[in-house]
Amino acid sequence: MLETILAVKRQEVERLFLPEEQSFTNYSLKESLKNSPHLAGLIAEVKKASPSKGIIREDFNPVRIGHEYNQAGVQAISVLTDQHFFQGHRDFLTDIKKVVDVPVLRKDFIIDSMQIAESAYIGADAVLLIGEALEAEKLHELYLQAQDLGMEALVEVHSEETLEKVLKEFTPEILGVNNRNLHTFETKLSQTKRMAELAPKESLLVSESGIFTNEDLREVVGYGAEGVLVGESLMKQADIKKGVHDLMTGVNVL
Ligand SMILES: O=C(O)c1ccccc1NCC(=O)[C@H](O)[C@H](O)COP(=O)(O)O
Repeated sequence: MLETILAVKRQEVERLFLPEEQSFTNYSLKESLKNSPHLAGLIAEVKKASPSKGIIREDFNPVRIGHEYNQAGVQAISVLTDQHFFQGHRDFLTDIKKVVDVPVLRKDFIIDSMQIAESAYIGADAVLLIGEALEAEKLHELYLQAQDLGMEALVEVHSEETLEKVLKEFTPEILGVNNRNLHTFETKLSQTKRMAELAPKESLLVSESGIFTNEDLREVVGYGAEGVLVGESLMKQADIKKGVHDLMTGVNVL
């Protein structure tokens, strides 16, 4: 699946144009996650659909969802901007950025420096760089470019092999473990445990995908995660604020 997504991205990059420049207030993803009042910092995702689940939320208003996440006290918001596979859009990110005061992560399949420049133009505070999608040298180059443009990067890996490849090149400030295998979609929280054992102590560890309950959250925190990235389970909630509260505290509110 990842190869199919990347093939479409290569075509999109050919047609990519930058939007008009606007100015935005920047927020640090790392600082926000570190300062969470909860067991872990929450990156809450705005995700309409996915290749593994199809449509996740029918009643999808990205700005309203972003605003509700912000009101619920999340530490950061991840916005899927890929149109073809996730029914996202780069305008969703810009529109959300204008109504929130937490860092906004651009969740997409970034393979080219033009997409990093685009991310800064649309108002991203941070970008996702996927270890399974990039050579280590290229990933590092895009990471440094993001920093030069005032953004941070969440460097995501799934396998030990990919983590080793990345660490030979550099140590990311924020390291994400995707519990989902992007080729098979198999999702196991224990992936965070395996990777945490190899992760450098200097990197802030974020566990991504397949986190549905407060029990799940406690499990990955037990493995060493300081942040969690959650999409589907929150997007399934009619009441976003209650969903965030239940996930983070394990206590139901009426
Ligand atoms: O979500 C997918 O099906 C997917 C398929 C192929 C590549 C990436 C995919 N997801 C991107 C993500 O990393 C997740 O949206 C994110 O970690 C949240 O996961 P979840 O909480 O399980 O929705």
